[in-house]
Amino acid sequence: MINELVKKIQKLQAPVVVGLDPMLSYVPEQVQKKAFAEYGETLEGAGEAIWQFNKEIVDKTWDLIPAVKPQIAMYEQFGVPGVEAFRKTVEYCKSKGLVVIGDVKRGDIGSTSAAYAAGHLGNVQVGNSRLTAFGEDFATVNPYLGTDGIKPFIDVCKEENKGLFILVKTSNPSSGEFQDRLIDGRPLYEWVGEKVAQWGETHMGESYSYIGAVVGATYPEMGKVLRRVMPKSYILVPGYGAQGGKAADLKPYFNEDGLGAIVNSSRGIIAAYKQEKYAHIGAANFGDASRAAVEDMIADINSIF
Ligand SMILES: O=C(O)c1cc(=O)[nH]c(=O)n1[C@@H]1O[C@H](COP(=O)(O)O)[C@@H](O)[C@H]1O
Repeated sequence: MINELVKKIQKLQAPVVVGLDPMLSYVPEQVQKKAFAEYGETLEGAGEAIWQFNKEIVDKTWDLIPAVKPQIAMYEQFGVPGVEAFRKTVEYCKSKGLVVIGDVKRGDIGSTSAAYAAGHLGNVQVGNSRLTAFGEDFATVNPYLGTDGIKPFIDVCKEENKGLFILVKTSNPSSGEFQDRLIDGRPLYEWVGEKVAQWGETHMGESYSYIGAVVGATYPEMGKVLRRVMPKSYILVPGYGAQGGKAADLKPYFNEDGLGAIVNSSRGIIAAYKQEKYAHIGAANFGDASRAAVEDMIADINSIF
């Protein structure tokens, strides 16, 4: 999948990911009303509303972008109907040829990680049948439990040609509380980055590893160092847009070949119709506003090269 992702980024000249983080408050009233008319103001109604919202955004943007990143918490908050909306979103995006990064941030003891990996990236055996539960192409993973918590994910990735983005330096304000702690004179995120590079060597694609990293757009100085620490790992860069990350700061996340990073925007794209810049497009045409925001984001990121 990493080879396909790199090829799509090159073909579209678009190192971007659209984050599908559908809070109900972003779903325009007409979409909510229709879903509630059918299912009531219930968890089913919420699940239907976020699914229809996603579908419209994907229909309006899929030809511009290589990948999407549905964030599972935004679905899980609506219980089983929300998780069903997540599953349908993954399936629909794949049918459109999009690479799907399941932002699930999993990681546990080995046997439990193996189950997470089977559900999100692999298959499960039920009697004589081999079934796919969610079937994303990549998953985000938390490395806090160490190698035996990560290895089951890598094993499934090897079997299925899937990949990971492992949290190395996150974009949030408190990320330094633990991640920047010095250990033998070097920050923890560097130790983790080094480990990601080592894990990555065990599952290489053509030019990049299947094992990538997450490094927030809000810490460009650290991004620069981490780029060197993990030269063969793709970096998923969240924090652009709504969290304040700017394109001008993102060059160090890329390699000399102009590859190696993919920048995510969630709220900046899916709730574009609420921004002053795109307000003229209107809530009735929220998908068009998202498309305009994707076009602007691609131009903005490409302006750094
Ligand atoms: O793994 C992630 O995607 C992630 C890591 C990180 O360090 N920071 C971060 O914001 N994210 C996710 O990236 C998305 C950012 O959303 P926006 O700020 O709306 O663009 C959310 O889905 C976050 O969960």
